[in-house]
Amino acid sequence: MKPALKADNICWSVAEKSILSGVSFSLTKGKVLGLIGPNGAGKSSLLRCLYRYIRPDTGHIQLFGEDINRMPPQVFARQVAVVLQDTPPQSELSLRQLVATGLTPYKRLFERDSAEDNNAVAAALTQVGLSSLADEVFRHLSGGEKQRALIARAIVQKPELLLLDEPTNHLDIRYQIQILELVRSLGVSVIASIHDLNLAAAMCDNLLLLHQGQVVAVGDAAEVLTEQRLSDVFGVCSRISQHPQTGKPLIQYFYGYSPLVVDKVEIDAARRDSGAIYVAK
Ligand SMILES: Nc1ncnc2c1ncn2[C@@H]1O[C@H](COP(=O)(O)OP(=O)(O)OP(=O)(O)O)[C@@H](O)[C@H]1O
Repeated sequence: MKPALKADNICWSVAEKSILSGVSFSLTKGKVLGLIGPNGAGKSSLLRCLYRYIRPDTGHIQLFGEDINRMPPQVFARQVAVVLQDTPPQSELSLRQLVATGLTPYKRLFERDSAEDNNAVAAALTQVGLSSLADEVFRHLSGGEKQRALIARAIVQKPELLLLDEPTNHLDIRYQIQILELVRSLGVSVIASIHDLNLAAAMCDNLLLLHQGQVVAVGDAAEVLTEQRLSDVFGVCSRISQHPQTGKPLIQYFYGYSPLVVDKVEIDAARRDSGAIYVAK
């Protein structure tokens, strides 16, 4: 079976500064891939390549075997939904109207929404827990409500591939979990950049770790998240155990020192005496 998405040797530079370099990976249909990495690693840039906002200097991206840059815009828009960190420009649209814009790729010019369309919008609003706010003006919603509204818009778009740039950014912990569970339950292929590594480990089938524009590791959470990598890439010292429910990696961070200047003996001592705070030498 062809992968849902295949990226091959993606490179992108700006003013001779390399932002993405030799990025290759593939996504199996129906799976959730978490994009992780420190600030500035290139996560948003990679997503922008995937939704055709930027065109890489080299490399190929295929959606179900088809080069995305050869796909007509409407075909691409039906297959790929995008939820970004920045909400759309301020508008006077109601929440219901904003969610209905997800149907645009299926509409002819000036075609009106059908009863079926209205039902799809209402169902999506229920799925994200916003039915009671359907007639509110979108720009009056809180950051978290806006984020959930944008996910509802993506749901009505019925995409094959859902791309999310920090979808949990504005959400409280309940909605972080709920929205990612919802995204998983849609059964579509998903790529989401996520900063919270424990959340990414718990909610994604696979993780892709980017650092300085390059893929450092890709695979399941246990393969990708090692104490050494978290030290090398994020510059933090941690202890990784198993989540009691999911069996996925569960990271505990140590505070107050840099792993670069603490020697091995002290890190081991920290492990024996968890909860103690160690200060950089
Ligand atoms: N259009 C651009 N022009 C110049 N530099 C850019 C451009 N887009 C991204 N960059 C640079 O590329 C690097 C990667 O940025 P990107 O936003 O992709 O990282 P990120 O991993 O999403 O970061 P964060 O976690 O902070 O959101 C950064 O150094 C950024 O300044």
